[in-house]
Amino acid sequence: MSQSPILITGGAQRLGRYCAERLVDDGHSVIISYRRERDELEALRALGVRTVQADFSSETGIQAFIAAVRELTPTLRAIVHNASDWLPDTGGEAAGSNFEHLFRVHMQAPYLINLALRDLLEAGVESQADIIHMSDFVVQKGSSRHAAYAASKAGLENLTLSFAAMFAPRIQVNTIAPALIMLKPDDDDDYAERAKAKSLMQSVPGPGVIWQAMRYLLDSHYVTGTTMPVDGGRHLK
Ligand SMILES: NC(=O)C1=CN([C@@H]2O[C@H](COP(=O)(O)OP(=O)(O)OC[C@H]3O[C@@H](n4cnc5c(N)ncnc54)[C@H](OP(=O)(O)O)[C@@H]3O)[C@@H](O)[C@H]2O)C=CC1
Ligand SMILES: Nc1nc2c(c(=O)[nH]1)N=C([C@H](O)[C@@H](O)CO)CN2
Repeated sequence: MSQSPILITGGAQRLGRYCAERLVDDGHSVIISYRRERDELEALRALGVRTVQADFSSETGIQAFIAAVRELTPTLRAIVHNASDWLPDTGGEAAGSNFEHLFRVHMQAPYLINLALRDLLEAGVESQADIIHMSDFVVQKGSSRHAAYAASKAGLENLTLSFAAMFAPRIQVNTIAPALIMLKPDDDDDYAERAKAKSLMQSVPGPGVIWQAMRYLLDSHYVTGTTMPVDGGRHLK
């Protein structure tokens, strides 16, 4: 009996890619979404990962992605809403479009995809299905430079509560809320040191800690409607 695939949005790089590769290692069939075509995608395709181009910055793009997934598979084991734009606040005329963009990527896309693909999750060959929302520790404290980003992630965390109640017991719905997991290539040493100092553990752990949390949620059968912090004790600093 072949397994139902696991869908990770924004799986072409960094945390999403790392978890997609670990899922393949564990024998899962994996589908990822990507926004920009690039050479690195070929390595994932060589592993058997199916790739779907998607831009969630418009409802049209979200609906096109939903249609493409439905063309690809009749069932799903899980959906991981990982796609995200870490955009800082912008002033002036762009403030509104920036907010709308983040709302679409972090809230409207997960909302519409969950509603539209619920039947694929319920038709899965496994006894349980999962939805995982990738949020951010910053939901707990807000952000003076990423206020729109933080608010959109807060909305995503609230969707976890609603969908957990709507989709139980067939589908578990949970949030993983990371703090600094990976730096960006252009982050300098000074930024890295200041960022590390913000948590009790004072480290930049890398994507393995997110994979551990994801594996736990996929293997659990009695965890839903929760937010799992993976933040190095950032909330106590
Ligand atoms: N990295 C970290 O330290 C932290 C990460 N997180 C959260 O964890 C998750 C993974 O983080 P990370 O790996 O750094 O994420 P990235 O910043 O690497 O983004 C992941 C993917 O999202 C895709 N994406 C961005 N905008 C859109 C869009 N409009 N439509 C479709 N796809 C889009 C990008 O696709 P493409 O590259 O093809 O354009 C990208 O590959 C995110 O949800 C993030 O908010 C939270 C706290 C800390
Ligand atoms: N989509 C993304 N979201 C976030 C990223 C990222 O690279 N992509 N990075 C962070 C930072 O690591 C932040 O946690 C440092 O304090 C937050 N969100």
